[in-house]
Amino acid sequence: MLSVSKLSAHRADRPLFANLSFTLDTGQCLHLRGANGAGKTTLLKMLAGLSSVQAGKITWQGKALAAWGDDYYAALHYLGHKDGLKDLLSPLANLRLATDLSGQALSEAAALKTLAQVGLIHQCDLAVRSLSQGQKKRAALARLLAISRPLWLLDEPFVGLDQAAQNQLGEWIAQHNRDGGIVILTSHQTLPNAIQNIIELDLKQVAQHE
Ligand SMILES: Nc1ncnc2c1ncn2[C@@H]1O[C@H](COP(=O)(O)OP(=O)(O)OP(=O)(O)O)[C@@H](O)[C@H]1O
Repeated sequence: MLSVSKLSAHRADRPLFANLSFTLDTGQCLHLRGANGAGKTTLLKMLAGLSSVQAGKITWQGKALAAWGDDYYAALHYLGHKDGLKDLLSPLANLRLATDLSGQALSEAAALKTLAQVGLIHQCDLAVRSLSQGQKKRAALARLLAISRPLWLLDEPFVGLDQAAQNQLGEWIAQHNRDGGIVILTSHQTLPNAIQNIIELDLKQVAQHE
């Protein structure tokens, strides 16, 4: 369970959101909405433990993030605007490196199977820098499938993906929810139909009401 209590954020002395509170249980998907600059990425980074909490509290499984320390990172996937891939390595090498570092090492055969799932079997040995934007996004998404972690924090995960890949990602998110995982994502678009149990949170409304 992820809980946010009275969370506030300012940037350059401008309030972004204030007194934000919500709790997410297993199997739920939170869709963060709001205009450009509303603070969606800021919030996602706080939830990922990548930005400090200015006011308020975030707890994971009943324990404050500060108390978790680095152990918290083993519970989550954070997919930000940068894809976190090494440009000179192939999707296959990137995936095997990520799985090795996570402690959930994959055989080459299993890694290739995952890359086939994300539609990159023919690009598995190319340097990431030579891939298209959508292919890079697919290479980054492969980590979600290969490394089992309960909390997915996804910043604009559908951007750059073609319609088929967006639908496929919707299925993966839905399956993750069915498996008891929690997903928090930002998106300016309507989410694929496959995703159930969606909670919408509009940061503009939070800012206006407080
Ligand atoms: N490191 C930073 N230093 C100063 N201001 C920042 C920093 N990062 C973000 N901001 C500001 O905080 C505000 C919120 O940014 P954020 O990226 O969280 O918005 P967002 O809701 O994700 O927007 P978008 O829909 O455009 O991705 C913006 O006005 C931005 O300029």
